[in-house]
Amino acid sequence: MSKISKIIDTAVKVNGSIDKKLRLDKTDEQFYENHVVHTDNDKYTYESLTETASFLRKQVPFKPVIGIICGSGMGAYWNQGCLADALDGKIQFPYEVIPHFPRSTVKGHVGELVFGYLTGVPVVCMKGRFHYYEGYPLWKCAMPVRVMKLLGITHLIVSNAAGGLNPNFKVGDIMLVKDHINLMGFAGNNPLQGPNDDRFGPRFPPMNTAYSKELIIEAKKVAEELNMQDIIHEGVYTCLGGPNFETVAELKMLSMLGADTVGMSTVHEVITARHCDLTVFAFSLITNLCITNYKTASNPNHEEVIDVGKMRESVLQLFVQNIVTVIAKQANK
Ligand SMILES: O=P(O)(O)O[C@H]1O[C@H](CO)[C@@H](O)[C@H]1O
Ligand code: HPA
Repeated sequence: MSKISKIIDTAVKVNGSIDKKLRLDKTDEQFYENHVVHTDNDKYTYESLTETASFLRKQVPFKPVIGIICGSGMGAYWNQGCLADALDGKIQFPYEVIPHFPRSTVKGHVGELVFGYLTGVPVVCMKGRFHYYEGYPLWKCAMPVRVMKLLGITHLIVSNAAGGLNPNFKVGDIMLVKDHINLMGFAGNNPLQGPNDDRFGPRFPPMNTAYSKELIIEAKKVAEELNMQDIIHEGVYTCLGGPNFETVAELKMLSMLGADTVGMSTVHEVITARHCDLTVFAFSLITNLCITNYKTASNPNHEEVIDVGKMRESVLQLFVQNIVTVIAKQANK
């Protein structure tokens, strides 16, 4: 007896005659289609993502070892100045030419997957990412992570722009992410929802070691070498669905929960990356301070997020280049 028939049998015992009719009328597949709640992510199968990876592999003569997600804080939204633009021997793929890839919808932003060398290390950069507020489900926002895994990366560097909740943070500071709060997950929304393919990872992956402690230590050393120690912090990131910025009451609540920065990305990418056993390093660029009192009349806005990203462009590029060098050295040990 197949698994599905067993489920039907159990359902019959619990629910009596209504499900009995199902058992008589439906094949396993029909039952699955009609009665198992799923999220459509079963259309992005291991096989279809392998197709995406082979399309890219055929056109790129080297294997990337590190994936880098460049968000709003890393120049994804302006043309030159993104870390991805600084790669040597660049090969660029606009998202719309890549089979099965989502399309970038953020205004003025051409999303691209860019392959190349950073300080001699082969990497692949996402210039721009997919957000839940663009209308994509979380598994779709995070699917490029699986494609990069299939291409051979072992490490993922994730950058984001975020609001600073921790009162010690200043605009332009950098927070190394040591943990996250998956708020959307609390509400039952998770990129790993739906059928699990063990070839990517286990059904129930742990998340208590999501962010590499070793790389955080190394990043602090890099920050000292670059004389950036005064702007570096360590803390907890949380992601909301967006696109609106938060209310005062929401921010007060997030602060009580232990969040140090707030954004609209990263968490689902990191969950997907850890599911397929990638080593993760992530950081937030503090682009604005969260407003946690009713007296402040100013409003957060995307323009200031972009401006602070531009202001920190060269520092962040240097920082990431050095982290890449450290990872490559560790890998060659
Ligand atoms: O997380 P990234 O993509 O860096 O960008 C952050 O900045 C945008 C809001 O200004 C949102 O997309 C938020 O998530
Ligand atoms: N809130 C949510 N997302 C953000 C913020 C913020 O204050 N700043 C940049 N991205």
